[in-house]
Amino acid sequence: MTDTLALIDEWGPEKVVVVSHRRSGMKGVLVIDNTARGTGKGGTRMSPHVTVGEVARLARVMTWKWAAVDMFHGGAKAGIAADPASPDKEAILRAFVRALSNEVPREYVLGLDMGLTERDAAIIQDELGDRGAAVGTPQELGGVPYDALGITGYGVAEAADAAAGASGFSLATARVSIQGFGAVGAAAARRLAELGATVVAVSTARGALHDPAGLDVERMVKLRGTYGDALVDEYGSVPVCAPGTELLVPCDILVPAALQDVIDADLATRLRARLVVEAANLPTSPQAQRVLAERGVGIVPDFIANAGGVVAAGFAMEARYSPFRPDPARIFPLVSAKLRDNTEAVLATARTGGMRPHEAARTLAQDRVRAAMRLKGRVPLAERA
Ligand SMILES: NC(=O)c1ccc[n+]([C@@H]2O[C@H](COP(=O)([O-])OP(=O)(O)OC[C@H]3O[C@@H](n4cnc5c(N)ncnc54)[C@H](O)[C@@H]3O)[C@@H](O)[C@H]2O)c1
Repeated sequence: MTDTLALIDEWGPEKVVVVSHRRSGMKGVLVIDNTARGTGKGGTRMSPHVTVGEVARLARVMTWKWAAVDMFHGGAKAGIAADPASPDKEAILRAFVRALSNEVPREYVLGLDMGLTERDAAIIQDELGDRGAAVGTPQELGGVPYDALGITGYGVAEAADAAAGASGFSLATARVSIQGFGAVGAAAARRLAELGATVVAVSTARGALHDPAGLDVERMVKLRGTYGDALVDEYGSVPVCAPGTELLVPCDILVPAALQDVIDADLATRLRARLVVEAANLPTSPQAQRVLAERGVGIVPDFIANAGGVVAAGFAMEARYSPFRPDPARIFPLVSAKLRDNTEAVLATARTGGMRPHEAARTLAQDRVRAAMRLKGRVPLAERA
């Protein structure tokens, strides 16, 4: 059992609201972590196992994510302890947002996370009679379909290009290996190829493809549309290897875009890439990060490289009350500019401060949040001088 007061440290949470509704059986929690830089924003998850502690941890991650991409929202997250497959899902969701009508949308705006769909975002807007209550709505209601547009993967490629430049090589001569050819991996492959890179290996849960001369990205994207993960079996011109092979092929850039915890200290000693760009969340253990740093292998941390979705969410936040349909073409230049700037800033901070990039990213985010807290007088009087 989490003692909610024990969650509080120098950053937050500022507010924890636990709600329940006897008739629908709804139980849920909203955690607003830190709003020094803006309104609380972070997805809403529905899972039978949601806990206050888990939601608080995710809200904190959002505080750092917004600050790391230098966008003006605060960290927050909400969780509903229910089965998303329940026939009562709509009633539970409606009861949850009704119970939070004091906070939504002035202090928190709902968004999509595990267990919630675009249709649920539409129900949330309906329940509160406010278009501003949620982002992630279907396109018919003016929403922005991040995954279909491949925004996160596009951002990963932009971050990779910036990091390659900072490390003294160009994508035009770079060989790339990508673990995972899903929404993020496929979109990253496409943009990396567009920027001149040669994609030499990819994988799905079914297996890996490796061709030192380069794989045909457009063909793989088309096959993925028809066969999903079995695209590797259908590709044809090279044999299918065991999944995991892609992590060890000779390449310049490795993009883990599937799962967390795939690169441990042992694997880190054997990687043959000179740069790792983390598209998945937490793919590299802290010990592996240390080994990579010792070996001179660069790394772009997850919450810098995969922040394209966060930038798109920021765009969707701005579009909530507009009568005009959001133009997805406007998002890509924003993602490119933000991710390139942040990648360069983090790598420069790491270099000058003698830190690893993950430490540098956290330091940058914390400095930005601390500055906002000071300016707003949100620090103890003794620290104000
Ligand atoms: N979608 C987003 O906008 C977004 C944003 C930030 C972070 N992420 C993270 O990026 C990762 C990928 O997300 P996604 O939306 O592309 O998911 P997805 O489900 O669309 O694709 C996942 C891909 O990984 C492959 N895979 C699974 N296990 C594998 C294994 N053992 N070896 C090789 N490949 C394997 C799957 O076959 C699939 O191709 C996840 O960790 C996710 O949390 C996604």
